[in-house]
Amino acid sequence: MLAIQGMTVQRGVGAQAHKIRLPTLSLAPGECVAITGPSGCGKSTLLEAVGLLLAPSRLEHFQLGTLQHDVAKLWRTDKQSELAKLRARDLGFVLQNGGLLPFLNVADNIALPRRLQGLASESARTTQAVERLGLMPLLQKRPSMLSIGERQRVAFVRALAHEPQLLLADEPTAALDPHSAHDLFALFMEVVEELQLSALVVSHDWSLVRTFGLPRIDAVIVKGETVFEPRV
Ligand SMILES: Nc1ncnc2c1ncn2[C@@H]1O[C@H](COP(=O)(O)OP(=O)(O)OP(=O)(O)O)[C@@H](O)[C@H]1O
Repeated sequence: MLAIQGMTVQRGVGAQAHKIRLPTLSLAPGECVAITGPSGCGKSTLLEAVGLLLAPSRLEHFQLGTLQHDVAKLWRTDKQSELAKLRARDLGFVLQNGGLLPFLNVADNIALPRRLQGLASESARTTQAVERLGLMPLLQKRPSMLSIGERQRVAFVRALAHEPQLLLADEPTAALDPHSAHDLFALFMEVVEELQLSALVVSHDWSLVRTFGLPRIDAVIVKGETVFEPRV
């Protein structure tokens, strides 16, 4: 589960500053919400802020899983190692560019989050996801040898490998053809449901958002600041 209240982050400084006020979020286990909105309005920034990659300028409440972390205090006191621990254990990222480590092959990229947690390299879930997404023939290849769409699929399996509390996905299907995009989204939703994770997905693909019936929060710019409004 994820609960956030009163969180603001800022991009840029001075006259260039752009304030992004995050929505009040309350995601139950197994719940996935789509973040939509025009380019440059702050959707990726929202994921970075929720993903503890960007210091908030304001934060009232942040809860991940059953524990309440005083994330505001961790940022205030610059406890980077504590923040890194939370990220590694509780969060799974599917970044726009894949974010795979170039010097590791696909199998080792997928195994990394589990190894960092002291878990076995593989799980039934990762093996099944690798098979479902047609990644078996790619396991020994380095990311530089993969297409962008293949990298996105690998990044998705890596993000779920350690079964985090929260999946954060930035345009996870952007580089995929419609059929592959549907398959990946379907698997995404299954994993969220089965493992009772929470998920935030930035997506421009309205037809997928509609097909899978995701609740939607839309980013809009009001008086130079980004705010988020729930849509039906
Ligand atoms: N590292 C950064 N430093 C300063 N400003 C940034 C940085 N990254 C993004 N921005 C600015 O913050 C604002 C929000 O960017 P962000 O990438 O979150 O938008 P987005 O809605 O995800 O866009 P897109 O749909 O095009 O990916 C933009 O004005 C952008 O120029």
